[in-house]
Amino acid sequence: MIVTHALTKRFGATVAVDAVDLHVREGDRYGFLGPNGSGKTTLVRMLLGLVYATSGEIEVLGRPVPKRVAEVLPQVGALVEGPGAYGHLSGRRNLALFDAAGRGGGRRTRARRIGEALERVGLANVDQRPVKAYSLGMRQRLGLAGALLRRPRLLILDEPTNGLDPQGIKEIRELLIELNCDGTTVFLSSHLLGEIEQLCTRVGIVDRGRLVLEDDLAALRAATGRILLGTPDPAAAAAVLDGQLESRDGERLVIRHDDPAALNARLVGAGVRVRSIEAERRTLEQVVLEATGPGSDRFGEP
Ligand SMILES: Nc1ncnc2c1ncn2[C@@H]1O[C@H](COP(=O)(O)OP(=O)(O)OP(=O)(O)O)[C@@H](O)[C@H]1O
Repeated sequence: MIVTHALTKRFGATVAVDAVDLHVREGDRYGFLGPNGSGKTTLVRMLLGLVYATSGEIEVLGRPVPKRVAEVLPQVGALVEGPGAYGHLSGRRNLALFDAAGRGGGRRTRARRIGEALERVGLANVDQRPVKAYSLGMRQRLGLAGALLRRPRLLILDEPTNGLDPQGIKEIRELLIELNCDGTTVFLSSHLLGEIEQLCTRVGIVDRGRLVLEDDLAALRAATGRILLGTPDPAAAAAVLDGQLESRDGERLVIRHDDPAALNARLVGAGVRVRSIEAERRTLEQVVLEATGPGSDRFGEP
């Protein structure tokens, strides 16, 4: 859906995007994760033909960008730099103006399309209110409604939850998952680890313009080969585990083992009460820290 090869953008001496090879597949919910200033917005703008690359190649929906961007854009919904809207007009009127700029049908078709988009983002009941009375979350959803008007195959969103409260973030997340389940590929940039971890199936980590890692989240979060055990009988458990115990903190034990079910059976068989047992997995934060090294504490700042 999106492929870039050695994509680079320089602003004078600043290398904003540095030889990035991106692979976004159909059906992905792809999180492009990096701290502020790491080049996310610049890359997103290049994907949409809004900024020209210094060097490298871009393909979106199988076509080269910017050369054939005019064929690509009708199939792409985009939200870049926050939603722009006229405050004195209603949400519906704003969408109508936005829709009028594109091709596609008579008055009735357009009205239906706008209605469906408002419905989809949960604004159908407030669509007559002027946008200046909208909360930031509602404005962001209106921006998304604009991106959805053409039933895009691909959504490209730059920091779509910027400035939203936890409820607003949750609503956007649920909406994006729903759209993805209906077949839309989602590519979004974010500097928030937690957001990517909860929403995405695939992640690209960018640091100072370079893509330092790209993989499926499930693969990155593979089991570590350790098991976390909670038990009210830690001493008895330690005796059974003989040599496999890695650490012990009160009633919580870390054990070198990769099969929680087998370990559970052994402990219970030996009369050890098991309160909780699970395979340990790396968090996305650990993955990021390993991939970026020192300086990556800039990740996850609000
Ligand atoms: N038009 C421009 N002219 C000069 N430098 C620019 C321009 N746009 C971006 N930059 C620089 O390129 C680098 C990457 O910026 P970019 O906005 O792409 O990062 P970002 O990851 O999107 O950050 P943020 O989340 O803060 O928007 C920064 O050092 C920025 O100062």
